[in-house]
Amino acid sequence: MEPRKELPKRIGFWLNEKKCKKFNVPEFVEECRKKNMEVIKLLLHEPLQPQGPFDVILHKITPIYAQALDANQEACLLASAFEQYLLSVPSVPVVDPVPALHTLLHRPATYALLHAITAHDDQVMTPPYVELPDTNMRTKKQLLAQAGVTFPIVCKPVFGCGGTAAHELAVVLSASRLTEWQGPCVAQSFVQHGAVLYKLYVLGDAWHLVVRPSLKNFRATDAPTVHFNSSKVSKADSCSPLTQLDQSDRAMRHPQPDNSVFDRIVRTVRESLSMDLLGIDVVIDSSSGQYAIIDVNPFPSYDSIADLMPCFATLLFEKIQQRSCGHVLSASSINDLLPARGGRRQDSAGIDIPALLRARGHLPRLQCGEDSRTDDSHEGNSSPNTITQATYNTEDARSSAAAAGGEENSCIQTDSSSTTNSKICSSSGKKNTSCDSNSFTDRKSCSSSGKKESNYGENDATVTMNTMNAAHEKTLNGRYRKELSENKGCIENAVFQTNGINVTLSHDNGISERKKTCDAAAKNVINSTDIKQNTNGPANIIAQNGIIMTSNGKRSDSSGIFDESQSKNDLKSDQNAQLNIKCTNIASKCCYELDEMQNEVHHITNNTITDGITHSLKGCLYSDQCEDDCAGYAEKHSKCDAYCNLDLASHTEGSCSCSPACDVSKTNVLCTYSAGSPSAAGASSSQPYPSHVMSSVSSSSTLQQR
Ligand SMILES: Nc1ncnc2c1ncn2[C@@H]1O[C@H](COP(=O)(O)OP(=O)(O)OP(=O)(O)O)[C@@H](O)[C@H]1O
Ligand SMILES: O=P(O)(O)O[C@H]1[C@H](OP(=O)(O)O)[C@@H](OP(=O)(O)O)[C@@H](O)[C@@H](O)[C@@H]1OP(=O)(O)O
Repeated sequence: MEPRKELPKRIGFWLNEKKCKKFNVPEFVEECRKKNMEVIKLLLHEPLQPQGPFDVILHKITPIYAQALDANQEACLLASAFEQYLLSVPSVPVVDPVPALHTLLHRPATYALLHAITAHDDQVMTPPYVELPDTNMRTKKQLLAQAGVTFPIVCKPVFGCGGTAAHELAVVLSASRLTEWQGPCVAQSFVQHGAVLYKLYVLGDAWHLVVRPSLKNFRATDAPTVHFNSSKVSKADSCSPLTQLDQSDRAMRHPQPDNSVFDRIVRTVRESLSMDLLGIDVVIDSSSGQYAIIDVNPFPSYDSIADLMPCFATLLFEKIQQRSCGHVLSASSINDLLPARGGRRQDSAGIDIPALLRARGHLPRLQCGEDSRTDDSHEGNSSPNTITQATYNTEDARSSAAAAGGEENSCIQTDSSSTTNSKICSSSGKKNTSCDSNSFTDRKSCSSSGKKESNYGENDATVTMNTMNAAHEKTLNGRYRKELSENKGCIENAVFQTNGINVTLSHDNGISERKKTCDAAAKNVINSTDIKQNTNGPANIIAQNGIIMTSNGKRSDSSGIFDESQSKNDLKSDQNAQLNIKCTNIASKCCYELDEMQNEVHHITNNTITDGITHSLKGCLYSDQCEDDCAGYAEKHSKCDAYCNLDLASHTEGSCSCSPACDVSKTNVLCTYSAGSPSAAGASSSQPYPSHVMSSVSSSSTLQQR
């Protein structure tokens, strides 16, 4: 007797008509058939239960979600019915789970997640962003400043999947042009990236790299807002003028892409979302070399990927084999995003993004001693700590603290899924406190003015104040676990912000008595005794508004000026620090500028760039001195305008981005511009992206098997 042939496995499948056409369904069905799998198109308008059972479900439901968010009642019902059905078949793998799609639909949630998961990675980030509701210009400007978002900005609809409207974007080049964007949006700092977009197409454990054209380098000017549809600029065949680099930018060297970083990005994003089908859009900051994740899409086009259908069939086959895993069950529903009273959903009002990210399982609570960073440098270190509490306050600039009573040592739960949050985690103290944004105070009282001092006891843990800027959290999260593992029970960090500018202070060495002083009136003056004992530890302080401290207790004067010899010592003693303080010296004066992305202040001594890196500085430490230097500098080196780009009128908003690098070594990258030979090299205007990038990526599509 012939062995009975196993019944085909059943794939429940739903894509809208448009996606079906692009996806090449017949080929997909054929590849599945070869693996004894049958593809059954789900009829969303009919009860789903009788259409089953299924062994796996493959779908892209996001267009229905987009319609539901647009107040389409039928779509709301279809989406809910689909979700209910998935909940009723928890053992069936779903590609991809809907909680992750809820996050990717919603740009603020996506960026909050990206921010949280890249916080420990110095090479990878998501650009500073903030959601701007439909409100007055003053509030918008304040929100941008608080979040550290700098012009130019890219304005993106808050909900980012589905219809054409979700892909209507704009580059707003200056605050005065903000009126040219209508309605709510997510505003994200524009990253200059040489018009090269790296698309990472993730398909299960494999990913593909595709290089695409992207927006050219925009700089802050008063020029009109540039409106564009994202689907027109970054396709393989796009030939938009917006992606043609200006003549002066063509000679600029673009950092070479590193596959290991892409691999890390894929792994991190995929794991946090528990998804198999992803498009991750990455640009490389031309100045800092950082990899900026600017967008994540569910079930992307996979354009130009060879052998796509066999890969899909294999993925689904494997999902069925691993069926015991089932899909991610979570209470997450599209209804969490729909307005309670019906109508269209255009902004995040009333949505608790951190809570939703946690509920969806994207931000699991960190366990004590566990190191969630992508590097393993502290693996195995554990801390006998217990998690205390992180408190979010997205509404105002106040922080609250939660102190877990009792334990000697504690583990800090930092949960950085919001750009506008405040949190204090205090482990073993017995007091709670709440603090104002403008002062760093003791545990007993907080005030926005006046000087407060406090002795911090041995058991103090981490204090994070008013971390309203992505950069703050990056600073903290990048270190706190290391500190936990190295610290015998005493960790102190303070991160706080005044006037949209960061101050970060951390302690690492378990010293029992420390003083911290913050005088709000004097704008974040931090007493050197605060950190005098940190000479050997990875403790750093970055202060702005006139005062800079280094980890060995040296401080600048109130204009942000270090004595020359002192600053050199400071640099030396900071060599072991995870964040280095560097000082910029122009013509024996100092101008300190903060690259908010990197939390680095760069040091140029005697007109030589000491760290060998040139950066597009995103923020500026303001002191009159600094401003004078910048102004004088711009005058003398008018060819450097592109980089000096001074906007003295609005300097208090942190928009000055004078780059002293223009002046110095004529051989460095930035000096390409000041050398007056902008056309020396670069791609021809017909090339979608610079030739150096093409040569670094041997083909437009590279399969990486993890
Ligand atoms: N922060 C940024 N800095 C520089 N360029 C950006 C930034 N954000 C977006 N862009 C440019 O705008 C394009 C579209 O942005 P984004 O991917 O966020 O839009 P989208 O509508 O979500 O796109 P998709 O069609 O991939 O879903 C990018 O491909 C890139 O060229
Ligand atoms: O249709 P296209 O080829 O443009 O594919 C785009 C896809 O549309 P589709 O769902 O109809 O495939 C988009 O989905 P929604 O955000 O609109 O849901 C999004 O994933 C884009 O990033 C894709 O473009 P890619 O960047 O991968 O080229």
